Amino acid sequence: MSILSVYQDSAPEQPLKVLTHLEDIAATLAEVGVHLERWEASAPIGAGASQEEVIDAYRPQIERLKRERGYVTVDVISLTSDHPQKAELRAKFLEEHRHAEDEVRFFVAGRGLFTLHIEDKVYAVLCEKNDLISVPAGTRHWFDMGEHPHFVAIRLFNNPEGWVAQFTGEDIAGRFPRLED
Ligand SMILES: CSCCC(=O)/C(O)=C/O
Ligand SMILES: [Fe+2]
Ligand code: NI
Repeated sequence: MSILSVYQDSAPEQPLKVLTHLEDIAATLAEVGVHLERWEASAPIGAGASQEEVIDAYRPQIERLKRERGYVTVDVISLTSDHPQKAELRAKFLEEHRHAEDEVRFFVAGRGLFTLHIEDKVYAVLCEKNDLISVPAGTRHWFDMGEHPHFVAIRLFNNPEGWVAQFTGEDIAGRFPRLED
């Protein structure tokens, strides 16, 4: 189940609200320019599917987003708890950062916690299988994959160079809840 918790940025101990219905989550995020929707695969995806097979299963939705928003590069990132660099990767994504382009992620499997820092609010979005999230360029945010990561996500980029981040140097992420697993 996807969950949105909204906080005042100075009060990580108590959310202002917690939403669990997709329509409510999507409407609240839309107010701050963040897009959330659910996709269904057009073909079954077997365990061990290749990047191409994963992308093919969502080809119509991917082509629509590329057409509508100008994304040029698509790849698949997959992380499980046997990854030898999981602690370093987790620590990197847990630092508050921005991208010069939209962050667009579709969860094919597993889950992850995106936390967005917009004006004086913090939006913690637990994304799960079938969730597409699109965070506008320049939004301060961090991501937690948990101590035992498990996710497969399609990433769409405007930038052919792929993942580039500017870290803010703020320690805010350490004060907010992490992904529980
Ligand atoms: C779910 S994709 C990995 C996280 C990522 O790319 C990012 O930029 C997090 O903020
Ligand atoms: Fe990011
Ligand atoms: Ni799974």
